Amino acid sequence: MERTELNTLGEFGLIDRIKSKFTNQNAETIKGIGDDAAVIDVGDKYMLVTTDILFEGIHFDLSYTPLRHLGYKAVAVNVSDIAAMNGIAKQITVTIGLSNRISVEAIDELYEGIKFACESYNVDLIGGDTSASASGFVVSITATGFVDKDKIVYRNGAKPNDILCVTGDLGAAYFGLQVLEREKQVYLANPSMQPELTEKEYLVGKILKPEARTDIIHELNELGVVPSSMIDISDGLASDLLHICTQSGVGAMVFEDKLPIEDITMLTATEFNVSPITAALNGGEDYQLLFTVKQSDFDKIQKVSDVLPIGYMTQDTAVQLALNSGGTAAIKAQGWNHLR
Ligand SMILES: Nc1ncnc2c1ncn2[C@@H]1O[C@H](COP(=O)(O)OP(=O)(O)OP(=O)(O)O)[C@@H](O)[C@H]1O
Ligand SMILES: Cc1ncc(C[n+]2csc(CCOP(=O)(O)O)c2C)c(N)n1
Ligand SMILES: [Mg+2]
Repeated sequence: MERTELNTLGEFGLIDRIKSKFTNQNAETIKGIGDDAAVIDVGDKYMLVTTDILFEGIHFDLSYTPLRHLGYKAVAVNVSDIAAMNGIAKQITVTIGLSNRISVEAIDELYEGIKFACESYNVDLIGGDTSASASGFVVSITATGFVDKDKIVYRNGAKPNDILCVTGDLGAAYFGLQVLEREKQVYLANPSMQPELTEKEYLVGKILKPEARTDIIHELNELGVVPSSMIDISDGLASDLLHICTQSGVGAMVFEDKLPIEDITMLTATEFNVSPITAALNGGEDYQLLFTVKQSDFDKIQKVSDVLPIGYMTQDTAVQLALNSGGTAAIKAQGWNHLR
C-alpha cells in the first residue's frame, strides 16, 4: 500500500482531503468544515460550534506557562473563533488529558483560569471529559455561540475594493514566545538566574493571555456594520488572509506601512535579528480579527479606535504587500502549519 507523508499535504491540505470525503446530510447544517466555526440552523438564530485542542510541547510549555493562563487562553481562542463568525460565545465543554506529573492543585489552577475566562466572556462551562494522557498534558475546548441569521459572517464574502481591517497590533505574541524560550534556556544553563521580563511584559502578556475581540463584535453590531468576510488570526496574518482570499476568490493589497506593530515588538525584533514585518505576517497567535467591509461602511468603522485599515481587496487574485521601498512582494502562507 502507498504511503504518503503528512508533510506533503500540510495541515490545510489534510483538512481539504477530509472535507472532500464528506457531504452534509442534514438541512440544518448550514456550514460544515471550512470556516472558524460550523453554522447550524436552530430556528430564529444560527448556532455556531468550534473546537480547539492545546497540546503540551506544541501549544504550551509548562515550564513557563502558568496553568491559570493556559485555562484562560484555551477558552479565549475558542471564543475568538465564534467572534470570527460575528457571533457571541455562550457555552463551552472542557476535555483534559492528564499525566501523573499534574497535581490536583495544578488542575485547580487551570480551572481558575477557565472560570475567570467564563466570567469575563460570559460563557457557561456545561461539560467535558477527563482522561489520562500518555503524552503530556492536553486541554481541548469546544464552544458554542449564537448569531442573528442576517449577521453571520463567513471567510468567503470579501469583494474587490472592500477595505481590509485588523483589530490590533501584530507580531507581539511571536516575540513573547521567543523571549520566554530564551529565558528558559538561560535558566536551564544556570538555575540561579532569575528571568528579567519586566521590559517584555507586553509581549509575554500577548502569548500567555490573549484576548478574544468580542468587544469589536459588539461595537460593529452597535454601528450596524456587518463585515463582508472575517477570520481570526491564529496562524499569522499572511496565512489567514490567504484563507479569506482563496475562499472569496479575490486578491488583496496590504500596505507595509499600515501594518500595526508596537515599538516594543520593533525593538525586540532587532534584538532577535528577525524582520518585524515577517513576525507581523507569519508569527501567529495574535488572535486579532481580520475582516473586510464595504467602502460605504468606512466612515462608520473609522469611529472604532481599534479597527485599523491595512489594505484593500482586489479583483486580481494576487495577494501582495505594498512595500515602503516602492514595489510589491507576494504574500505567502509561511505562518504556522502543524504538519509542515
Ligand atoms: N480533523 C478534522 N476533521 C474535520 N474537520 C476539521 C479537522 N481539523 C480542522 N477541521 C475543520 O477545518 C476548518 C479549519 O480548521 P482550523 O483549525 O484551521 O480553524 P482555524 O479557525 O483556522 O484555526 P484555529 O483552530 O487556530 O482557530 C474548520 O472548519 C475546522 O472545524
Ligand atoms: C511551546 C510552544 N511552541 C510553539 C508555539 C507557537 N504556536 C503553537 S500553535 C500556533 C498556531 C496556532 O495553532 P492552532 O492552529 O492549533 O490553534 C503557534 C504560533 C507555542 N505557543 N508554544
Ligand atoms: Mg480561527
